[in-house]
Amino acid sequence: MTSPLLTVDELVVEYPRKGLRAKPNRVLQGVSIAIEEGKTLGLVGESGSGKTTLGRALLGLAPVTGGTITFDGRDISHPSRRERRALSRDVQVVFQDPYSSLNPAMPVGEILAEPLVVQGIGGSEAKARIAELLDQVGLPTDASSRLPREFSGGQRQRVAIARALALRPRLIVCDEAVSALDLSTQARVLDLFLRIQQDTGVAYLFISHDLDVVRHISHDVAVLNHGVIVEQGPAKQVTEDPQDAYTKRLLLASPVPDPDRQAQRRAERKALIAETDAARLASVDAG
Ligand SMILES: Nc1ncnc2c1ncn2[C@@H]1O[C@H](COP(=O)(O)OP(=O)(O)OP(=O)(O)O)[C@@H](O)[C@H]1O
Repeated sequence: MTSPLLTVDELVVEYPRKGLRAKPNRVLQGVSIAIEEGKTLGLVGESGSGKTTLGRALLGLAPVTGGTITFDGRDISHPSRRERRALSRDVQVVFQDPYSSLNPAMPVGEILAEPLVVQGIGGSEAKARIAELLDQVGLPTDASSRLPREFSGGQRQRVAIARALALRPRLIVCDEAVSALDLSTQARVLDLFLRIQQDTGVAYLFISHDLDVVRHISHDVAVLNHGVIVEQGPAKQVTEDPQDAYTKRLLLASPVPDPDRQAQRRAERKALIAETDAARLASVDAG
């Protein structure tokens, strides 16, 4: 059996508190998860449970005080500057808010060129890669010369996804990546994430408070409560037959707790996607 792409073993993260004698704020307390190449682990939990902190730890951006993070056989728990640079190729992030995560003064082409330039890719190679990225996320080539504000929320999130894909990462941390979008846009962006995974074999840590969204996109689901994983397993099992009391509560608090209603909502999502695809094809035919 091959080892997972990412293994987090008994991870402890503590934020220091002000004052000499103050005990640090232990936000993750012995978290263990694994993500296989090309698979998605959904991470759910209430606000403040430590989801974003876990995502940041994978990027080398959280104060790790115990346990290990292994990526592709390398220990990245305490990355040096050089290791962090290498990591920034392999592990990328897409945030919730495409409005604030994209530089409003930069045309999309420059936003996409930035990670390429940092890794020494420029000129015609960068240009070709940018065109390929825009196509991959379903944006027109002329998007390059336009500013983020000229796009809708869903399109801006496509720009953020294209930027994350620029260096062909092997893992993307998606931190509430569809939460700011309305339901129909959410469905299309989720569909895009799934398609990209099929095409590129990228793995996702998909952080969301919405169990319905997580179930739709994840192979496995882990449930975080106050910095502790209380349950993890196949997405279907965790979301349909949870064993832990906290997961059961989360499911009840979820906006669509009823499995039949969830199936209906999934069907609604699918119909919306089909409708949009048909409309797109029709507009191409007409043009
Ligand atoms: N940079 C930081 N410095 C100090 N404490 C922090 C920092 N970032 C997060 N925390 C604390 O860590 C805890 C977990 O926060 P985190 O953002 O990881 O949770 P979350 O599950 O992602 O919540 P949300 O869904 O609201 O974003 C919170 O108590 C928060 O105050």
